Amino acid sequence: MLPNLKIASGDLPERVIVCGDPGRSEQIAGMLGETRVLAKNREYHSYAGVWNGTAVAVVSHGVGAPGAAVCFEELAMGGASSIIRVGTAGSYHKEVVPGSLVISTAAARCEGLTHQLVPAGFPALADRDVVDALVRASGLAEGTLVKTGITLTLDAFYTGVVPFPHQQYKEAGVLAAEMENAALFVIAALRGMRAGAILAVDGYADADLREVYNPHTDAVSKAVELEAAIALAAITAL
Ligand SMILES: O=P(O)(O)O[C@H]1O[C@H](CO)[C@@H](O)[C@H]1O
Ligand SMILES: O=c1cc[nH]c(=O)[nH]1
Repeated sequence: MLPNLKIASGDLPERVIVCGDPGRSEQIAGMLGETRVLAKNREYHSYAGVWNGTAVAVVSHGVGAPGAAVCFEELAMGGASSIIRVGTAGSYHKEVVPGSLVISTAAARCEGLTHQLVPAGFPALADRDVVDALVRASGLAEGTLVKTGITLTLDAFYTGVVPFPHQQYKEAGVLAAEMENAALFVIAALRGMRAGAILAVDGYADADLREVYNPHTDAVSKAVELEAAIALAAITAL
């Protein structure tokens, strides 16, 4: 049995959708056929089911790279070969409005976890086949803005007294910020898995999140439903 996920050996489909929120893993699992609970332990709520004839798992990883890394490592131990993260993110660009989708090609490693795994120069890259599959499946998103490019992974969500590096990365063309992609891409590279991520924009990363953060809007709910459908189409097309 996987010690933190508590999934029994041999029970994990090779294709896995991951997301931060256990409520979202239940929601996505509800889109599958033949859905069953694999396990629920800590923030890790895991389901299996079938999408268009292909077995898929949906697993929540919680907030932040360290806890998510435990999940990604144990998915590798359990035999996962492909992982797509279905997340939310804050946009860096006015025109990438809340409700838009971002497909991540790579993650800037502005977190601590991956620095304890690989040297600073090691890139955190999404798998090109996964990116291509997500871009193809994003044809489902008629009428919704879908951008493809680099995202940034941070540890902190709310600011302290040290400024976040948002401005530099924004000027360098990074699209959006979130908290787990770098861990996913590095661990996938180390463990021979293919990984990618699609993110629903829920606001602006460089705003004062204490004042304005609200992911509970219709625009975000619709974008999350859409990105889940895109991720399921992409992971079963690989
Ligand atoms: O919506 P999820 O997948 O949790 O992603 C984003 O939302 C959380 C912060 O609210 C962080 O986990 C961040 O990466
Ligand atoms: O990390 C995150 C996730 C969602 N929105 C943000 O602004 N930041």
